[in-house]
Amino acid sequence: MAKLLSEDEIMEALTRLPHWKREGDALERTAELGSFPQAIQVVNRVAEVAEGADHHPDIDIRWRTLVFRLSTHSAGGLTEKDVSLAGEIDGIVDDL
Ligand SMILES: C[C@H](O)[C@H](O)[C@H]1CNC2=NC(N)=NC(=O)C2=N1
Repeated sequence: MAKLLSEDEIMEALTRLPHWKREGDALERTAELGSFPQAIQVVNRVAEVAEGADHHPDIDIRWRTLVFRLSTHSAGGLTEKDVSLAGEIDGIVDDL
């Protein structure tokens, strides 16, 4: 099972992920895309990466605004898997 990150490790990771904030046991990012189809394209690309990593975000879709929440349910908090997927999501959002 993935190892929970320490408080220091979480703080350090957040300095490298300026779009993300901590919400309890999760990392959260809001992304506003240019249109609903673009938002769905982002969701589809994130779904592919998430399935490949076997690590799945919660995603809230409201028109062209997406809210991603990352947490490792099996570990009961944040792990390197969440930090890694956060970085991948940033890349996908930036790409569009
Ligand atoms: C069996 C499979 O590896 C697990 O159910 C995976 C699937 N995706 C997951 N995603 C997230 N975010 N947390 C998990 O603990 C998790 N577990």
